[in-house]
Amino acid sequence: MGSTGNRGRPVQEHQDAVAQLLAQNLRSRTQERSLEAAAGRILAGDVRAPGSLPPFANSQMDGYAVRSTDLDSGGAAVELAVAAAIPAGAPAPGLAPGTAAPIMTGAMLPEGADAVVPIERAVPDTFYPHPEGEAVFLPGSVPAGQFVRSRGSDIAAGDMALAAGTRLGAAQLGLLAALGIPVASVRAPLRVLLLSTGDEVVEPGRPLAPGQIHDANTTLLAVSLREAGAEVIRSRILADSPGDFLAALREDLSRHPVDLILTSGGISKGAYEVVRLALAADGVEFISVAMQPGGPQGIGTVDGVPFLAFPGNPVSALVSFEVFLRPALSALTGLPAPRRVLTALLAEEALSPAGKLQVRRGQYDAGTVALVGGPGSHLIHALAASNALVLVPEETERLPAGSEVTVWLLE
Ligand SMILES: Nc1nc2c(c(=O)[nH]1)N[C@H]1C(S)=C(S)[C@@H](COP(=O)(O)OP(=O)(O)OC[C@H]3O[C@@H](n4cnc5c(N)ncnc54)[C@H](O)[C@@H]3O)O[C@H]1N2
Ligand code: MOO
Repeated sequence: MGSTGNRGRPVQEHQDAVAQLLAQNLRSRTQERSLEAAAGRILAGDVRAPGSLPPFANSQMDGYAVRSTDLDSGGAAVELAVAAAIPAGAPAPGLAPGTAAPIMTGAMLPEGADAVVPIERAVPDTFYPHPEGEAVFLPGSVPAGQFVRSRGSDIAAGDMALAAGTRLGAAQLGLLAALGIPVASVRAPLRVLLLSTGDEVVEPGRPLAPGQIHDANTTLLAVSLREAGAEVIRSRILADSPGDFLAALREDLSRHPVDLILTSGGISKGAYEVVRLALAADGVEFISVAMQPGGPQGIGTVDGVPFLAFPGNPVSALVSFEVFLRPALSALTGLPAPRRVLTALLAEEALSPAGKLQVRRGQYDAGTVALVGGPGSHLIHALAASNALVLVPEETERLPAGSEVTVWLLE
């Protein structure tokens, strides 16, 4: 699966490999969702307008529906006879020449009328008391079409309302509602089996024995996945026994159809690397990527299901997600929106290992980024205090304060 030099597989190469793995193995599934339940999802197919919007010519103002030619006096106010009023929601009878029909905003324009005069410009300038048949004086010379919202002026029947791939926010879902469409066909979220590994890893809330730590990665990755529109179908912590790991993985796969298996931990050079020991002979490749943190990576398929292994250090897991999985999901499913990438001035010097993309954590504010914490991949407190990833390029070993750096905003 590509070249892996001394310093590891180039970051871009592994990004491509992850994107390709998902693209090749994911059958796109769709779901029907009610409009409100479809918020934030990606539209699966084109939607054409089943009818026009507005569906009929209607008034943009409370006022009088008129025939513009009746007001063609060249300037002086014109007297018209008041016709029956037209409320919104009722069919409008035709407008006889020489008459003006009180019309409310959104009410159907009567046949024959081609303009609306707002009530403020009429004499008298109120509707009540002002019975049908009385005279109303309206300004001479009103352009045809004034304050008329013509049929189909927003969208005509048959035109493209929303294209496949559109992210459905309030406005897009409001449009479907306006078109009378009660459900949306959306792309099904990616289903993920999420496994944290390690004898030392204990669920938060449980007491720790000596040498144990609480599981940060399940929460960190589950939330990242959910924010990216994926669905964590099952997550659990598995101990450092390759046999038990494989049995548990296969049991989960048989019970829960998933599109991706994601593990953290157990893939580097130690004596008990459970994920590597369980799967290295099984079509999964364990490699080193030229990145720090997040160097150790696993990629392949297990029983035909795409498989990715991230390193166990929490910052390594998060950076792996941001650099490899999140962009692949964006490209493939339309969710999430890519991170905002900015150039910022580095507030202090940064040292970086030769030949590796170093991903530091920082606080970005108004064009400057200050590093938060050191490069250590266990520093989850510093990660939590950061709002940006700071990219120190592979070829750079030292960036002086004031250098321009690329940052990815995490918010
Ligand atoms: N001799 C070498 N040792 C290590 C290398 C190396 O190249 N040669 N690489 C280091 C790097 S870089 C990383 S990153 C880690 C990756 O290790 P693993 O993916 O095998 O992960 P573990 O050893 O299981 O754990 C690493 C670290 O993270 C803690 N951890 C694990 N899971 C969780 C969790 N769910 N929540 C919180 N913390 C977790 C674990 O206790 C370890 O401290 O390997 C280096 N070693
Ligand atoms: O690749 Mo590791 O993530 O540096 O700690």
